[in-house]
Amino acid sequence: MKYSICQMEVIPGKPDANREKVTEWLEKTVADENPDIVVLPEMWTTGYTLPELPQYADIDGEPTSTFLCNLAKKHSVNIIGGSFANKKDDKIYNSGIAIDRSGMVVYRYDKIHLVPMLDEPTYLAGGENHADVFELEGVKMGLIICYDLRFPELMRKLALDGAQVVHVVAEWPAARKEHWRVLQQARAIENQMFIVSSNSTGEYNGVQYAGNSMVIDPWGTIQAEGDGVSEQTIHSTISLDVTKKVRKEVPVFSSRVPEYY
Ligand SMILES: NC(=O)CCC(=O)C(=O)O
Repeated sequence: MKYSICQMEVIPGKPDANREKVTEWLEKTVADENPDIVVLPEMWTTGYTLPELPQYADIDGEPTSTFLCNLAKKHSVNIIGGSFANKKDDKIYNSGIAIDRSGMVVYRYDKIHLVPMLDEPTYLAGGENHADVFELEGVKMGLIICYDLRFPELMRKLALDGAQVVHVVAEWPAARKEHWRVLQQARAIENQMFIVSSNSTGEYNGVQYAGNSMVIDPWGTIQAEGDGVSEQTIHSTISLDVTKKVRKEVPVFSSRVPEYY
């Protein structure tokens, strides 16, 4: 499966301009690379313009969901649509979405863990949903959002449910870049799965974002990585045979003794 990751510099508080940017990016990426799956970062329609989100947020997933479905269908490409601010019943959620190449939504997820360091709990509501696996191209996958990465029990749940790839969509600050890199490698190694992440770059309100979007294999090897400063596209092809090989060599799942912990 061939991935193209959008390491995007989000234009703060300009959803239409960001959707236009994604339209142009996808057109070029599909023409140049013809990927099977593309990945967008967290909160890519607005950035972390939290106090202004009541003005900029989608309502019940629109218009961003339909926008992404149309793009997926037009280009026949699977889209891990990052996340966007989304108003539902007067609360605003940080909502992720995955869409298949026919333009059907296969997964929606509201970020469960809100990040205190960016003041998210003041402005957003935490998702009251279960993180589940979904399928694209016949492969079981997961999608988590940024701060969720710090909760290993969430990723383990997805692994136990059969996920072979987990996507991490993020606006992770450069101040904690080493946590971003090491935690992704740890999650890949302990769960023997691929991690594919899209992080934004650029700066807003005094926060610099880390970039360093990554593709990590189930052995923990970094297959591809963006730099820490520029908007760019990261391409990488993953082979799921690696998962079988790693799980045979180090049979973590059959060694678990969950009744003791
Ligand atoms: N957008 C986020 O969830 C950032 C998470 C973060 O800054 C951290 O975990 O550190």
